[in-house]
Amino acid sequence: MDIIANTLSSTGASPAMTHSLLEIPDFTPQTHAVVINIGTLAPEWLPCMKCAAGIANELAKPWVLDPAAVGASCFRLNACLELLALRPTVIRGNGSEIIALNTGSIGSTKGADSLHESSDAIEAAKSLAKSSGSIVAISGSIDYVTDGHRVVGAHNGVQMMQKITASGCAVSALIAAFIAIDPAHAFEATVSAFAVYGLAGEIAMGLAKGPASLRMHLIDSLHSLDEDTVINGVKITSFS
Ligand SMILES: Nc1ncnc2c1ncn2[C@@H]1O[C@H](COP(=O)(O)OP(=O)(O)O)[C@@H](O)[C@H]1O
Ligand SMILES: Cc1ncsc1CCOP(=O)(O)O
Ligand SMILES: [Mg+2]
Repeated sequence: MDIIANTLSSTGASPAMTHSLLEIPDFTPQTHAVVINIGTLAPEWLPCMKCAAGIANELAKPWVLDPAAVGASCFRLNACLELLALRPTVIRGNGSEIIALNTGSIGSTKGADSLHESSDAIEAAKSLAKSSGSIVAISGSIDYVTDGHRVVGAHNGVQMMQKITASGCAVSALIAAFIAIDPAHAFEATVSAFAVYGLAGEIAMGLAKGPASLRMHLIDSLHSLDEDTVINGVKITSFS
């Protein structure tokens, strides 16, 4: 929650974290986008998540599903399948998470970390996008975004970002913030969020001594990015 909220604040968005069923009906209408992240899922949280997704859908607000560690337990997998039925705008996971969600089976993961390269999950992502109607975003050395037909890659980022716990969760939230700015172009916003986040990571890596200082400099560099740096620094290619 810390890195997610600070990633959003430093970029200019305004985060609000909540998981109480008592307040989700009040909170959700105030948002421009919702992120549902199962990172620390407990049984009593699932109805809250479904409530938030349902309200977001009723109000035509975009929402992003982060299926953190979905391949690690049946509980997580079944929860994600219920959330998938509510049709997230975007699903963002690492390679193993996207493969687990597409096959509907657990086991092929290293807990919250990926056993797969992002490229290993492209076909699974296309299939998941077609079956769910969601945009599917795979993080990794290259971040891929697909709607089941188009595949676009963002090449920014540094390997050490994997060593910051919840850096993936943070980019899921950044995707939601970018979509909030331009909901009619959710696909492009997703690619842009990946590229901008990776670019901030590259700049931060120039100042960092390891994962802890990378985390700090990543938040600082998100805050100080300007338009010229972004336009000159993002590396985006189309694969189809
Ligand atoms: N090998 C890599 N090279 C460059 N960037 C990476 C690499 N692996 C992950 N990243 C970046 O780290 C962030 C978190 O991705 P990832 O580690 O795949 O997520 P998760 O934490 O959900 O497993 C993303 O922005 C991604 O682009
Ligand atoms: C450590 C941990 N345990 C369950 S979820 C999680 C963090 C997942 O965050 P990310 O996938 O962004 O590293
Ligand atoms: Mg991680």
